[in-house]
Amino acid sequence: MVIINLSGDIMEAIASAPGKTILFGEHSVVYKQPAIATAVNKRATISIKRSTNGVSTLRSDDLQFEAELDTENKSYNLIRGKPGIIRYILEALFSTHDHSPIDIKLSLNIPIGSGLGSSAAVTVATLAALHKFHGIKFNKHLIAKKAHIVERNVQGIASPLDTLVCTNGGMIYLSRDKMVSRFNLNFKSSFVIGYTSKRGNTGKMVRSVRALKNRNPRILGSIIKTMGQIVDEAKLAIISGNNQKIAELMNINQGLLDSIGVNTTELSRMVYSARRHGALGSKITGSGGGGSIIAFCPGKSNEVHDALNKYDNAIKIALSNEGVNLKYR
Ligand SMILES: Nc1ncnc2c1ncn2[C@@H]1O[C@H](COP(=O)(O)OP(=O)(O)OP(=O)(O)O)[C@@H](O)[C@H]1O
Ligand SMILES: C[C@@](O)(CCO)CC(=O)[O-]
Ligand SMILES: [Mg+2]
Repeated sequence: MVIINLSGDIMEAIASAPGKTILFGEHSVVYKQPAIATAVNKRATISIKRSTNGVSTLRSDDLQFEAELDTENKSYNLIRGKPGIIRYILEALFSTHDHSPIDIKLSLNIPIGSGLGSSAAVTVATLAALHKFHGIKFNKHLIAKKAHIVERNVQGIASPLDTLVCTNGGMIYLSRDKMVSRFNLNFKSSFVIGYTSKRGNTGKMVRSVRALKNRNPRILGSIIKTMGQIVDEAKLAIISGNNQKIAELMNINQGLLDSIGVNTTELSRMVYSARRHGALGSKITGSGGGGSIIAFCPGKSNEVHDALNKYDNAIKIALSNEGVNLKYR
């Protein structure tokens, strides 16, 4: 959405982008293996307005934070709340903004640090709103490319997976040579996300896997290659609608994620509780080390949701075909 004044200057630009969940391939995708991920019906919305007091500000009522921004030096003065996600917004501003004073408002209904791509969704929405604010033609390819660079600069290492899904929407297969193909299907909402109150931190988890791989290059190399083979098998199972095979591959993938050190007691508790209550398959989704699991539970979503909610948090998610767009969530 865009608001302009009588002389045609853009006074406010708004954009939103979906969160995501990874079905297969987290962490191995960082090492050029394929992955399958889908956008979900939770979104980040960014509004950018010209500032009236000469200072750039960022506010989020959902995250209860407020800060003054120095976009030229990528620095901020935190007035209240926790900073984390501010770094992605500052990095996006630095890549595109002319540093004129603006007021930015972030609305977020994606649980943050929960493996549901809050950082990628916020980055993509910020870039889309900035492009609109500066009269740059809406171009998903350019937004996804810049958003990946932002995540990589903030985290030190990142695959393009999260930002591609948040930009394009739908369920995608990212190939070894970074080509994106979309699954033309509509999974009924057979997925439940369980997330712990212990947040993950993608940058930290990706660096810990890299350190493990540097200490055990051959072993990690074969584990990562096997993760890639799981993704290719899962692509065939999804296309043929073979739920048993999809679930079996999720459970194998979970075992390998455990072997590379990104599992936790809380995530394990949710993985096995989901299976006990009817999930065919369940695994960590996203970076791990906290955050979320995804449970595939056709016909049993309510039972699994209620079981996970007993000790942790659970949300039933619907997969979403809607990517980044210039309107409210
Ligand atoms: N309450 C909060 N307020 C502001 N920033 C936060 C808050 N909680 C976490 N953060 C920051 O938000 C960012 C979350 O990004 P991160 O990539 O770690 O998680 P995610 O994108 O939700 O999950 P994933 O990348 O695994 O899909 C981190 O930089 C973290 O420090
Ligand atoms: C863990 C990881 O594979 C996914 C995080 O959502 C990191 C990345 O792909 O950048
Ligand atoms: Mg992230």
